[in-house]
Amino acid sequence: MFLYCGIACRRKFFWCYRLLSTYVTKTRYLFELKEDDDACKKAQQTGAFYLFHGLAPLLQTSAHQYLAPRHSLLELERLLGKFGQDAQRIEDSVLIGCSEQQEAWFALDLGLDSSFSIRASLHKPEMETELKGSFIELRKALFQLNARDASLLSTAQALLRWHDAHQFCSRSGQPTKKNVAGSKRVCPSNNIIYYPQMAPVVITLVSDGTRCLLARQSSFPKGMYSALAGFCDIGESVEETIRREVAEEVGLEVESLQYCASQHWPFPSGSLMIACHATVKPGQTEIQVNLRELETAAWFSHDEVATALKRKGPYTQQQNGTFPFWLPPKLAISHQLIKEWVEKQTCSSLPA
Ligand SMILES: NC(=O)C1=CN([C@@H]2O[C@H](COP(=O)(O)OP(=O)(O)OC[C@H]3O[C@@H](n4cnc5c(N)ncnc54)[C@H](OP(=O)(O)O)[C@@H]3O)[C@@H](O)[C@H]2O)C=CC1
Ligand SMILES: [Mg+2]
Repeated sequence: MFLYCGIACRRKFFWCYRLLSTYVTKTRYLFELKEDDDACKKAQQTGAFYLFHGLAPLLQTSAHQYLAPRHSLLELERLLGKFGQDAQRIEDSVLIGCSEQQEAWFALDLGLDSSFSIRASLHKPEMETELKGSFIELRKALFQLNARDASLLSTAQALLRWHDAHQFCSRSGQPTKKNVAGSKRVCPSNNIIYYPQMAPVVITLVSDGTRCLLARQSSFPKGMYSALAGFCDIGESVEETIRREVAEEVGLEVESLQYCASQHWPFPSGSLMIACHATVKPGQTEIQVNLRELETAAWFSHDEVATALKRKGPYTQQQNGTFPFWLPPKLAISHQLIKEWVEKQTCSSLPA
């Protein structure tokens, strides 16, 4: 038994080591590309490009899923040539990752005004025909992508949006220049460096011990409820934001909280979602919904939430005119937070 465990542990260690080694190699490679413009330009020669138009990614449909095609530099140059564009436009691309074999992946938006192009925005329908795909709003496509493409396209969109919005130095008013990877922009007149930013957002699943609190904003799809979310204010810690948001939105006071996980979220313009579980003071569970922020909020039992987690779309209107109660899909961190709460409740209700 001891020997078996020893071998198993060593195997596990060896496996972890191999994983870590690939990860470290990839990370160091990406670091080099961000730091060294020449290395990054070289990586474009053998790299692959994800294409966007007005921040909407190019997607192809395959059996209820979207696929994000990649194009080589040669294909991209041919495409730009066909549409009368200068290959210099490729300088607008941003590095978003790489494969385990160190094929660098870039994203390029052909629909935003380019610093290099006279005919700025390429004609969308013609390009869609040429590329055998469609430029689809990321919000509509995100949940029909596999996890890797969803993550890459979210990063790409947030980074492309940031570059588009930071073309000028806020101090000198002069045009800023991006490095080849797109990990920063510099103002040539005063050397101020601008780095891409994201807004920290907390997302909190409040529980009173047996029930959890879910809410709706009027902008949510009909029937969908989620955990409470809110942007961090300047000067706040994550704990302070959670306490404030819960008080502001549902009029309750948080007693304790526990970190769960985090996720990059591309909406509205690149957020870091920090997910936590929270409990409220016993006996103080009366909800007072802030109607400026939420449409409604309510306590839900373990069984109601567990059933909703298993429910599959489409969530169409029922005969009585209402919509079924459903929860955000797997890719959203709120789903993970709610699922974790259900699992914890299930475990704690099992006999010891
Ligand atoms: N991934 C997931 O599972 C989930 C993600 N979310 C995301 O969490 C985010 C925050 O949730 P929400 O409840 O809307 O937040 P808040 O409760 O903080 O309310 C949103 C309002 O805050 C103001 N605001 C303050 N700072 C910012 C900022 N940096 N960027 C944009 N608006 C700001 C805006 O007001 P004004 O318009 O008046 O200026 C906005 O309408 C949303 O972007 C949402 O997409 C939410 C739930 C689940
Ligand atoms: Mg909110």
